[in-house]
Amino acid sequence: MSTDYVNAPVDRESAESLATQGLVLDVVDTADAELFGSWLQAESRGFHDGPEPVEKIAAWVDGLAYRRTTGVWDETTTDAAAPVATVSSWVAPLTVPGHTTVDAWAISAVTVSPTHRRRGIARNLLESELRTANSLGVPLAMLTVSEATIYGRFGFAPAVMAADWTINARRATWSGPTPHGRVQFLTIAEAVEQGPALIERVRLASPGQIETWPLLWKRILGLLPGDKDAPKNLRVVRYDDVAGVAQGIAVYKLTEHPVDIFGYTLDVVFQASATDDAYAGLWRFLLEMDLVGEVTASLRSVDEGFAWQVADFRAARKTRQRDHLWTRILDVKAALEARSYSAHGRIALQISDPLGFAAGDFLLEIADDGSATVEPLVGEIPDDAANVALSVNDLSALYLGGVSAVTLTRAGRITELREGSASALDSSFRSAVTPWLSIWF
Ligand SMILES: CC(=O)SCCNC(=O)CCNC(=O)[C@H](O)C(C)(C)COP(=O)(O)OP(=O)(O)OC[C@H]1O[C@@H](n2cnc3c(N)ncnc32)[C@H](O)[C@@H]1OP(=O)(O)O
Repeated sequence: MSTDYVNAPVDRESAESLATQGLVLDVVDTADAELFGSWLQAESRGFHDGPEPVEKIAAWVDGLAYRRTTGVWDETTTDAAAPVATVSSWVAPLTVPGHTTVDAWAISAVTVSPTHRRRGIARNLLESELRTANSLGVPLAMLTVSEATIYGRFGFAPAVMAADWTINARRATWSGPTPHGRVQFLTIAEAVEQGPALIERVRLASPGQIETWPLLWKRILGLLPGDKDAPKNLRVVRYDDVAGVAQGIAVYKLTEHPVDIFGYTLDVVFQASATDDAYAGLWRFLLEMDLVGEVTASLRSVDEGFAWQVADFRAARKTRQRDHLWTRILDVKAALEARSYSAHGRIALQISDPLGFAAGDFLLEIADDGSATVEPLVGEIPDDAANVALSVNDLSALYLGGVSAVTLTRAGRITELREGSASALDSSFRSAVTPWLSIWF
């Protein structure tokens, strides 16, 4: 796979299609701070933010320059230097079942100026991203989305869900295991230094996590200049095991209750742990904080252990659950062979894909050790193989092991061509650890 994704040529098909509207598709040289800054302002306006202060743009220029930064320009507008549409992309390792990763094409910053919407610009951008990723040999694409109605038409489907939790701290008496290590405060400067390595270690524990980038950690810590969300009262703690090895980190902030003066709300901004002991140590610390009435945590797993570690099961409530990471398989063989499976067997897949990348008939053969090989299916389907017909969207939804094939079959999305095939898919595809992605990108 080529790693030079930044300098890959502009997709000719989309460039020609946009040119028929007098629009220019091009990749920004991110070393040109003025040009890149203008692109960043356009992106911000596309999300109804901005104009951004110069110091913040400077931080973004510095921290995001490694990405492939694409824009669409309309030379007839009053500010012809500002793009009327934006998208950025980069190759990031995505954790898949088996504590390993696959390179995925991360797509972000998809915006089209309100003055240019509904003319097919986003379609051209998305299709150009998929063709570029495919031409570079990246087996799948992924994104986190603003709306759930946009990306299905391009073959994406939700593969990782996220939950927001609210825990009534006064009812949530800790009933989980007693942690063996200890919690200690970090200064923000120590957190800046130590956080990335810890997060990097934890990344392989849950399918759905991706490699983070330094600017993101600074944003979590409220350190970006001009950041309107720069949190007050931010605290960072680290959990060390009995041997003194750092095994987890939590970032939280406290907000005073407007009426109940000693009834703070504790908002868990970020929490990651490398071991179950560290998880228990940090959540016990957070849930048992004095003067706190309520603990909130967003962008968490839908299957949090702390729900089972409090004496009152109704003390921890999911206040929201929604789609979070959407994936889109481009290369069936490379993507399916990159993960491991929980049951051996053979599965014949008849995949439909209107954009063509993943369409075809394939035979997935899973060995006893959970590794798999995938080949185009030629000839008869083996007698012992499960057999399903499904869209690339549904295969992508199943890919990380967090979505049930039986549910998708009962919902009329997957067709069993042999009875019992959906259960066979679930036996092999379902992940023992519920997929989770702790960040937006
Ligand atoms: C990964 C991310 O970055 S997620 C962030 C997405 N961006 C935003 O939410 C910012 C605000 N929105 C926008 O900038 C734009 O409205 C966009 C990017 C969502 C769409 O851009 P447009 O150029 O107007 O879309 P385009 O005209 O190419 O439409 C493509 C298709 O998507 C559909 N579509 C476009 N926007 C939406 C929407 N908001 N909801 C549902 N469908 C949509 C169109 O109907 C069209 O469907 P079709 O081709 O099947 O007929």
